Amino acid sequence: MSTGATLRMLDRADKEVMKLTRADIGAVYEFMHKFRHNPGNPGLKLKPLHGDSRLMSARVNQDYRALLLHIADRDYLLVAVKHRGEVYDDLSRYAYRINRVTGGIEVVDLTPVGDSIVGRVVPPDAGSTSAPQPLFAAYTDAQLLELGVAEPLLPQIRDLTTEGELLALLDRAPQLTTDVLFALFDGVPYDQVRQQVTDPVRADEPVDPEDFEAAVARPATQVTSDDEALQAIIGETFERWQIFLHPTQRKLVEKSYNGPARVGGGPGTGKTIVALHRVAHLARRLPPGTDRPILLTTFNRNLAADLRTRLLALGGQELVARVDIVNIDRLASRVVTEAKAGGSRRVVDDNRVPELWTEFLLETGESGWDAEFLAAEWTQVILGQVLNSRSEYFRARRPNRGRSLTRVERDQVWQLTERFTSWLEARGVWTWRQVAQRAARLEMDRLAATTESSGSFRRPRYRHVVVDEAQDLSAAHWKMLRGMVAPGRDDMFLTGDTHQRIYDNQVTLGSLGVNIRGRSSRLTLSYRTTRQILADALEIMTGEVYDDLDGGEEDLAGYRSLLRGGRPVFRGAVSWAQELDLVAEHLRAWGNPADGSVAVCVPTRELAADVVDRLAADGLPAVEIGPDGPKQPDGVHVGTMHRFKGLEYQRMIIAAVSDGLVPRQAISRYRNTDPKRYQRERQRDRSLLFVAATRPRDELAVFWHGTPSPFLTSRLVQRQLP
Ligand SMILES: Nc1ncnc2c1ncn2[C@@H]1O[C@H](COP(=O)(O)OP(=O)(O)OP(=O)(O)O)[C@@H](O)[C@H]1O
Repeated sequence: MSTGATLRMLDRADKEVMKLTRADIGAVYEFMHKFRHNPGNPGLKLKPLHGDSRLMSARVNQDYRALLLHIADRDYLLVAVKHRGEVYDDLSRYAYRINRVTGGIEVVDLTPVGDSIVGRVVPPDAGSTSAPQPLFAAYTDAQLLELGVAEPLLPQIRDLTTEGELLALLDRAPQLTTDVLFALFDGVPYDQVRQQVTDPVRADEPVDPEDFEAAVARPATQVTSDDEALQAIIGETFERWQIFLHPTQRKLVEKSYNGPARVGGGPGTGKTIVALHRVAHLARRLPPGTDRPILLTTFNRNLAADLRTRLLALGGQELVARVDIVNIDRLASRVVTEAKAGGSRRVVDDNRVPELWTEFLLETGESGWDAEFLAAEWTQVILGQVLNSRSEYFRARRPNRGRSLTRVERDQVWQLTERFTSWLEARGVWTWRQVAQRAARLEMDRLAATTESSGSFRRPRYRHVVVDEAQDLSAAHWKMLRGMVAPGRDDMFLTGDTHQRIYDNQVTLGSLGVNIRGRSSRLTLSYRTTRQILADALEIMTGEVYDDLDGGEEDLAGYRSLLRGGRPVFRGAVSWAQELDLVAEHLRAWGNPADGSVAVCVPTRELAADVVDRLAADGLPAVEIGPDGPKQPDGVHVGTMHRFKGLEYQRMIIAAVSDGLVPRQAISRYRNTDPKRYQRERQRDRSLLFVAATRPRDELAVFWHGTPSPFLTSRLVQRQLP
């Protein structure tokens, strides 16, 4: 008979372990190893804590004791590592329960030594005469419990009167209690808290409060069981996201979906983390092999490179070897090259399309049409909807195009675009959108061949497709992806946030064969930015309406953070030169850190070059952020707003947030000629600013010269220092 045991670690325990000295951390690892081998080893001194049969203590070393919860026969959960004195002092301080809402195990230390708020006398605020109001007096115990608050903490919650006390309590409260209390404290209405915070982590089945075996397996019990993860924790070679998912995240990762599923959510809520864990989850279910049945794709090259690095950190080479990680345009170009469908054409940037149309019209002497109009019609309608024939174009809807076209006009436009594409071909070039459209057609044909003739050697390319930054993919990209995986269970998993769409690709997924209806969820807790930064970033979005990738609307309701920091700084200058002084001054005040933790973001390349020059003049090493990310890890990173997608900094300055630059002056020409386009372009610029503002973790400064950008509300502008 085996003498071994299962020993998992509760997420809160690792935080305590990390506070120990290196030698003691090593002892914890040793202990876990020994315990798993044989919990009956007399040296471990495993014994029930007085008065409770499930809670047990065991000896880690001379000074420390492990607190364990006995789940079942040979199954244990490490819930804390404490100094030996603490463990036996007052046994009534430990409470454990299965949360009736989430079904997860919660262990609460009601009176941590040195950090106790129980019985602490809170001095009244100086000058205040009335007794402080309890923070949660408006809610009954039953209401709080219904939201999932940990029952043993209720008496302490009732005593809270200040934010400081709340923070001290939440530091060691279970995750859902923290999430709920913070949301209520922030003034989120009760019903919304239930919908946005509690419902996503509610157990799928009725909870048996005595069934600890079922409870330990639920996503709400944040544990790790695997040895490598433990070793990584002990060796400090890991980041928390690799091991402990938020219960909402874990639920989305592990769920089986009967078709394409989408996870949305504001910046920093862990969408990429969820996408990576989803890949690992799918890979674990694959039969062994050396092929790459999972595609992990995203919008651009540096994001794809980042996904590779993070997936490697998560699952090592073995996992990466089963996953094809590639950015979407490169994938399209691979498909086209493989089919030898591109010849030797060179790909040109889509930004150049209006200029190419102008040249084409000049060369061919066509004067009846405006180059700008044709460029937009070709890009947005013909390539945008992957229209392959004249008749398809005749039937196509042209939403957001401003002006309607007669049948005769459509015929003319179609003929012109055919001539234009031949003209491009003759010059040996085509655009990325054309490549995507060609790839989409090839893949759709391929899928049709797969399904029509059974026994055909053509199999779908992938078993699973996982897409990050889904908001930026075009219709052609989606059609290509749809063709790459057979429709069915867990076929496609998409993560993305339409508030962060920074390319002009608005789609309705349902019309492209990617049906996410009923399989769409949202993450709302930011792990990146402080509450202060998040509140100001949200203010930038005021008044704008965003889509949900499927024809409906989406908002950022419930988007929140548990991190705290200083309020962002807003300051104006009279000129760009003076604003550069402000930038230099601010960096100096931050101690001129040149370790890659600070970045300066501006709207244009010219302005970025000015910042680089200015920093160089001050002797600060400035590092430009190129298409593949920062060219070096250290220095002060400087780049345009587009470059900041997917990046993260400790502190950031966003400069030149001036009227005429944010949004770009160039779009004002559409205001009267094409109001819908104007609206779209303006929204895109607002999203760019939002993306930039949500990159820093701790501190944000926003500067402008002249008139501030209209996206900065008067409340933000008025916050500037005298
Ligand atoms: N469960 C977790 N535990 C610890 N850290 C986490 C967790 N989930 C996310 N994070 C951290 O939060 C930050 C943001 O995560 P991620 O990049 O996945 O967010 P995102 O929603 O994709 O953001 P964006 O939309 O801005 O690209 C990262 O630093 C990540 O490590």
